[in-house]
Amino acid sequence: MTLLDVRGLTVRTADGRTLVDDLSLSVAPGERLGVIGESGSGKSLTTLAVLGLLPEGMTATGSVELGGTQIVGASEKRLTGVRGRDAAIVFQEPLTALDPLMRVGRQIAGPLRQRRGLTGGALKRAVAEALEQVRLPEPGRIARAFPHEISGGQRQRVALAMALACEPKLLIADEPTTALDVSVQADMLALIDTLVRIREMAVLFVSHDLAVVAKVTDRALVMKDGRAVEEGTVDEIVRAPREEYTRTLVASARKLESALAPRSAR
Ligand SMILES: Nc1ncnc2c1ncn2[C@@H]1O[C@H](COP(=O)(O)OP(=O)(O)OP(=O)(O)O)[C@@H](O)[C@H]1O
Repeated sequence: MTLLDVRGLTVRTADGRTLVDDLSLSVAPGERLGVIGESGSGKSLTTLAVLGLLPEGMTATGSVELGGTQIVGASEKRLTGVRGRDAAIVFQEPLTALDPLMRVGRQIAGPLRQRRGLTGGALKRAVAEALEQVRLPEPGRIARAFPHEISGGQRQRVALAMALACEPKLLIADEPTTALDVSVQADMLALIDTLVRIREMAVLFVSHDLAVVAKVTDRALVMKDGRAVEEGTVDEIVRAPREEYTRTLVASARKLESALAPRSAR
């Protein structure tokens, strides 16, 4: 059975430009797929199309089946039922998901109340648990804070807690560590890795960085100019890239690794 089945997805702008072109991919329950490609290759639009969240004026054609629901052409009501339950997303910039004027605890309480029907003391406990789970210190203080009162790394953990609150079957992570300080990137990746493993969730992990994708997923799809150019295990892609473009990605990841190696050895 497939959890996410994308067939011939094409995303166009109102003036007819094709930004994602005939893309197909699938993710089985519990499976992890990485999507890599340079900036502008259509990775983010693909993830937005999966949740029916494309920007105003853009249209999707083809088929996106998520947990058995056809997303392309679905009503907003239908989409609300799917978002959070079947798939939830963590964006590159945590403030995208957070309301700057609402305390963190209330923001996490929202999906917990809606999806799991929790209220009162049970809701309060669930909020604290959600914050503890993403290893935030002093969950009580964080719950009372506004997003600007906590660090960027802590905000991304809060965004992750919100995405996980409804226990989705698929976690979509779109460059979740790119906006973070290098020092906290590895911790965030390890946290995602652990939490999805415990919950047996599937992951669609988007990054321009092959080295980052390799830390979280076993299989990857390479995108260029809105198209899938190659797909395989991360191992195959690194050892024997078939396409010239993939070779360039692998070479630049290697260059970065070797540039960093002497420093990490210090
Ligand atoms: N709202 C929009 N209106 C018009 N064009 C857009 C819009 N959003 C994205 N695009 C264009 O669509 C193409 C794909 O963008 P997308 O954000 O999916 O790329 P990406 O691979 O995720 O890149 P990045 O890593 O920089 O986010 C790019 O050429 C981008 O300029």
